[in-house]
Amino acid sequence: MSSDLTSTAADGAPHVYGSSDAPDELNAALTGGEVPVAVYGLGKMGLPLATVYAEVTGNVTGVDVDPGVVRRVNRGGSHVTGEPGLDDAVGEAVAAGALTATGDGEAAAEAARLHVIIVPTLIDEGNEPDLSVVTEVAGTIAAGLEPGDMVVAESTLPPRTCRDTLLPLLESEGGVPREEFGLAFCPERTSSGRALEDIRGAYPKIVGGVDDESGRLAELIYGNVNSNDVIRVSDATTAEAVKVFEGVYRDVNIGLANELGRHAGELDVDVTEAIEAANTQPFCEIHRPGAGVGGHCIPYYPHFLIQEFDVDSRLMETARDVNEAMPAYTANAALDGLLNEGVDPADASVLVLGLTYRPGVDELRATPALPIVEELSSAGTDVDAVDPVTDDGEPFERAGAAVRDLDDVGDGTYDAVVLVTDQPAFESLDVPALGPEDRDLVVVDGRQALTELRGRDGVAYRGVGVNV
Ligand SMILES: NC(=O)C1=CN([C@@H]2O[C@H](COP(=O)(O)OP(=O)(O)OC[C@H]3O[C@@H](n4cnc5c(N)ncnc54)[C@H](O)[C@@H]3O)[C@@H](O)[C@H]2O)C=CC1
Ligand SMILES: CC(=O)N[C@@H]1[C@@H](OP(=O)(O)OP(=O)(O)OC[C@H]2O[C@@H](n3ccc(=O)[nH]c3=O)[C@H](O)[C@@H]2O)O[C@H](C(=O)O)[C@@H](O)[C@@H]1O
Repeated sequence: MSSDLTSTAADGAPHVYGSSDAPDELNAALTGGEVPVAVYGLGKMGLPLATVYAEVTGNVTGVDVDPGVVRRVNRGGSHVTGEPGLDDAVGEAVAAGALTATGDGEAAAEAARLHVIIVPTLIDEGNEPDLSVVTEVAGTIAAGLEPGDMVVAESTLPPRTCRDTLLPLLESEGGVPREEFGLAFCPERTSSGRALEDIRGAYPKIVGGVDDESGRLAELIYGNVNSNDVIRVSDATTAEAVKVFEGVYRDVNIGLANELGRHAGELDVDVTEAIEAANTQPFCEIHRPGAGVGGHCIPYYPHFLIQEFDVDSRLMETARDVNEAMPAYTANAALDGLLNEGVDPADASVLVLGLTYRPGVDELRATPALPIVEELSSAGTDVDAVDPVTDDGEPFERAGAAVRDLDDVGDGTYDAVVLVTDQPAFESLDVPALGPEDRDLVVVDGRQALTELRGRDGVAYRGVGVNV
């Protein structure tokens, strides 16, 4: 039994779930600002998402537990760096009164009729999915849930979470029968550095509802938010699987690339050259070997299946093992290189270039740079570390490194340089000039970014996937 058609919630906002208003009327209500929206989580993905929702609906309250984030947004600014256009877009949305931010999630939930969840979904030390933040936010939403409301989860979730966890939680804590509110999973398929472009419509939007009406509503909502196609799949669990499959495909593919890359020495070929050539026909898309797989997405998503389901997942597990071994492999390429140059690692000084998990994104979760620093430090080397993209050097200092400014390392002298993350700012660095006078500088190129140094006088080049 769905809620009444054009009935309204206590605050006068139109019901959306179960409304038998024609789609055009619902679209008009949504884009006319009659449906208050709350977006929970204003991080790398949440702030761009809230901003695009504000552009479309004109009536968005962003919720974040970080008071600094709330203050910054309400001043019309973005704390998220490296997102072209985001600062201006946030400023315009706030100036237009289309976007405000608050730390009071319950008040926002009371006022909203469309609730969007985009908070972190991480894994714990045992690699178990950690849904504590998502369930906390669902509890907050439940406190303000009304018949006719719609809840959309955009945070990446283990398949079945909407059906088996969020739906019963919202119903029991919200006191609203599940037949009277909607819940859909509509994954965020966005890369940092191009978030606005992606959210606005770089790719089709996947949506899946816990019931038919939720799926219908999600399709209508994202028909307004995303200029690309909206692909409605059978249900929320299918949509959750789509997102996790995308990430698992990438992790397994990178695992293959890394395993192939480790053949470079014995094959005596540049494996990345072979991969690029192999990829010139449409049935091959081998990814790139590298120093490791970081971020809170690709290394985490396989565990949303491995840990959550009983089915044999040895391929996903093996790919995880291969990728998790790459930081040690990279560090050992440096240690081995030093020994080749007659340098005892315990007497060596090593410069690590790049600490964030990938270029341009200030995110350290699962970064391969940390285990690389740990491995080098435990071999007794003096480690300097530099990355202009992040100012959070504390984890690397705890691991034994001295975190330096890029300007300071230019005239340093090192026995080895290890490039882990190829920040654009490193373009200006004359790496060979960092070496000692009386022997070759060991260069370990973790991202095939320094291949021009291969064969250079004064440089002992070791490229992951290139010649090691
Ligand atoms: N970062 C990425 O490239 C992508 C991330 N995703 C997914 O999006 C989700 C969010 O990821 P990010 O935005 O990168 O995370 P983030 O760590 O950049 O931001 C999370 C934000 O949520 C806030 N927060 C934490 N607890 C909260 C609570 N109880 N209520 C309200 N706000 C709270 C934090 O203060 C922070 O501002 C994750 O599920 C992730 O898997 C999906 C696609 C791309
Ligand atoms: C399937 C897919 O491409 N997912 C994207 C991914 O973005 P993310 O920011 O995690 O970056 P990424 O390019 O996957 O890199 C992750 C890690 O893997 C490494 N990496 C990446 C590609 C590669 O060929 N080799 C490699 O070693 C990177 O250095 C990085 O440490 O995960 C995002 C997410 O879901 O959070 C997703 O929205 C993005 O579209």
